[in-house]
Amino acid sequence: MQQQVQNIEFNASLNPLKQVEVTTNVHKFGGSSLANAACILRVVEIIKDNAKLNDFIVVSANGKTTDQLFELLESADNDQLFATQLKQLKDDQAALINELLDNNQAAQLLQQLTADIEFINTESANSFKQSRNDVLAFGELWSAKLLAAVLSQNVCKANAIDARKVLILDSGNNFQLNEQLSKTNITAEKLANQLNIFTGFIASDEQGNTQTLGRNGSDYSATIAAHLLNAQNVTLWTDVNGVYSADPRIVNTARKLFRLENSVAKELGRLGNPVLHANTLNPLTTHNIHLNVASSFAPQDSGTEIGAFGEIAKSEISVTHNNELIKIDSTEFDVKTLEQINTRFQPIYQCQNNTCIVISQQFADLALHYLQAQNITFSTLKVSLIAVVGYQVANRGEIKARFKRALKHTDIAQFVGSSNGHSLLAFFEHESSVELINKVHSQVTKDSRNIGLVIAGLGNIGKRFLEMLPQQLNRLPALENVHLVGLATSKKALINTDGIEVNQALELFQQDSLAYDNQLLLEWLSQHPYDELVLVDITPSEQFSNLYQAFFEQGIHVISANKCAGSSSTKAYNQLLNTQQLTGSQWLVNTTVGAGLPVNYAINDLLNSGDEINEVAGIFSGTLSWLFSNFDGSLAFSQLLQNALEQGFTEPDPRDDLSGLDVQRKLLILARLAGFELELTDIECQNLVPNSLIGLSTDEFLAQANLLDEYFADKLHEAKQQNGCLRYVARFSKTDSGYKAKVGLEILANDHAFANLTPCDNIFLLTTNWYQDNPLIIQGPGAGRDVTAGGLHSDLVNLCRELAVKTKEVEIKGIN
Ligand SMILES: NC(=O)C1=CN([C@@H]2O[C@H](COP(=O)(O)OP(=O)(O)OC[C@H]3O[C@@H](n4cnc5c(N)ncnc54)[C@H](O)[C@@H]3O)[C@@H](O)[C@H]2O)C=CC1
Ligand SMILES: N[C@@H](CC=O)C(=O)O
Repeated sequence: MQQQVQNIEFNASLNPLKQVEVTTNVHKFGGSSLANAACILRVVEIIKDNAKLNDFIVVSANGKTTDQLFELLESADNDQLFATQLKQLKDDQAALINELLDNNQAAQLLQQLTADIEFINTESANSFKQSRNDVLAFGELWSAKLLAAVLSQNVCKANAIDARKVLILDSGNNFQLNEQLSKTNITAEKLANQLNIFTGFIASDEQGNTQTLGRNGSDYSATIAAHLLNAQNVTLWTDVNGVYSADPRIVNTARKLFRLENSVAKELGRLGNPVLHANTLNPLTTHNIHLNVASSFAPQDSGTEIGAFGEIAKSEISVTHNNELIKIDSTEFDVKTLEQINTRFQPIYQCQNNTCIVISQQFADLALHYLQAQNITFSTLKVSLIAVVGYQVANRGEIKARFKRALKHTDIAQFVGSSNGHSLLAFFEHESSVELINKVHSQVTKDSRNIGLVIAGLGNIGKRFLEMLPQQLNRLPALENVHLVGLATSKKALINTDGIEVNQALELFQQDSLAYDNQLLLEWLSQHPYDELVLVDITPSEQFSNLYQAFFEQGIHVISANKCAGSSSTKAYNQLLNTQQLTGSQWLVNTTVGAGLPVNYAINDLLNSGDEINEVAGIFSGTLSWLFSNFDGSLAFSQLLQNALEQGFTEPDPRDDLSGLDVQRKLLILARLAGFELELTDIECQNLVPNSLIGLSTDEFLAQANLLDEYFADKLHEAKQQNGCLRYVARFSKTDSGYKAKVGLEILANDHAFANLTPCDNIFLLTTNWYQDNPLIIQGPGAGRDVTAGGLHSDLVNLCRELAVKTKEVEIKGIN
């Protein structure tokens, strides 16, 4: 039975909350993606996973077939060489067919192959005078027929289309596409309810002669097809997983550019970028078609998306180089000649006074021939180029200055801004060295990476964190590349890949947030377009903390105020640590204990210094500290509890404080940080919430909180009788057999170190090998909006500083 190609969109929209209805997508597979049987089967899987029946598949020739065909054209005069090469070509194609197709299907294709090879053989007698392009066309024709047959055999019906029946070039008008005719043809040739496999690279003129679209012309075929079909997405499946900020084979700190503005991508292509070719983007400018560059060797990786984006994507800078250029100088260029040069040879640069042009060496022969035919006197010089490319970069003074600084000790033949403003060009009369390209890349991009920030939880602490964010972003260089891209509460989320204006974040959230579920959030996070993504969890939710495993698996960094993951079961906690270490995700938890107090940092520092923690004790709850410091009998306990809630010290449900759970969690987090392995239940805990108040909702509990008053009045009386005071104390100590851990209410002498705290203060007493007789004490406010939100900001700055020095070497898969 035939399988159906699934109806899944690739990268349909980066904002999962605003799904776009997609009609037709075009997928183009390059030669390296179709190089052998294994590659072709991988392509079949990609099609199954990413395409729908209505989509259009464009193919290049398999592997190096086009090179083989070019070699045959060259060796027509050398019989022996020609015969060997032709045999090799036939054998290679036949091997692919036999490997991939069952006997019946294979027989048909082999028969056609034999006829085609015979045609090439016959034409060689005339040195291919009339049939050069017909011969070159076989690469794509064989490739399309083979893929269609493999798909028909394994997935669904597929139809190979010879693009020469579709794309008609106007020979009287510089071989421009006859759009109307081509549109009619594509509609006629495209079969419904099957996959259409279209040959790249080839077209024909109105007389039916085969024409080619130039080397790498298949990308161009794909975007022309997308234009004719009104498609919404074109994916160029190739051997690299995107466009990089420099050639990753030369600059190993090059970053993948997740999103590229159309005009910038076009400029990169114009300057000779190895992934984007000069003409590829031309057909896309009139329609709003998104172009994706993705790797068929790592289809799960997100590639580069090319389209219209906001300021963050527009600020991307890249460096491209080209050592294969030729400069042609002449004082005899006239308007007509320059016009011809522009349409035929895609000059990279033309002097303002029209006395020189720079073109790619691939056009040199043709161009020089043309100029000679026009009787123009000229001189030529080999030159190289390093270009800094970015949206209106020629008008960005600081980038220009950095570029010039990087070139300080180099002889520059010419330094100009391109006429469209999207590149700064430095030409040299020598090859650009690897060192120089690296230097320019590092100085111009500052090796900085974009960091996306998502905040989950917009309550008491989350709102304060958000309020402080604009000033922090303005003030701190470490946060220069941080962009707020997501906000979420338990019910709604606002995700904007182009960035959420921080000064209006809450208003925008109220206006534009939509209902979401965790699945949607994870899907978006799996394809976010940032170099690093930081999620700040300011929720109290255990369910949300269960997503950390997935976050870490995706390399996302987490800053937690939420204590649930840090105090989860040993198994779950260790699994998180393992995954986090494996993927390089960072997990910062400073505010989970003591709010902004640096207790976690202190324990880490002690351990790093070779110390050992023997005992941790103290008052770990701001709420309980405040309540028991203020509870002198003049106000009922329940009244004080209400006040603590209003001041933002308590947990969203104050029973988490009164039950001891919050302190128990904090003690567990510290003990684990100190290197001990224990479970929450290993910590003895005194619950101060009576049974009658346990099963109620938070509101019901608060309404009946006066039921607490008698118990606490009695406790206070008991303490006073002993000349002491009430304090809720956490104690952990190492013993010979392991450890002892408990949290509970104690009556302490009035002069005890834990008795004389400012209400709401926490105190942490760390007894260690180095701090034995005189324990290390950290004391100060341990709860509240400002200190907690401030502590989260401190974690964010520390994390960004760490990410700034993280060097991420590019992993190149399948590049040839
Ligand atoms: N109050 C304090 O001084 C300190 C609080 N914390 C921790 O900060 C966290 C937040 O506390 P508050 O702001 O007081 O809480 P809150 O109740 O005022 O706000 C919680 C926010 O989290 C959101 N939320 C809840 N479940 C969610 C889910 N599953 N997915 C996404 N969002 C969800 C809610 O919609 C709300 O916006 C808690 O984990 C608390 O333990 C940590 C240190 C100190
Ligand atoms: N409710 C907690 C808040 C900080 O973790 C406390 O009172 O300490």
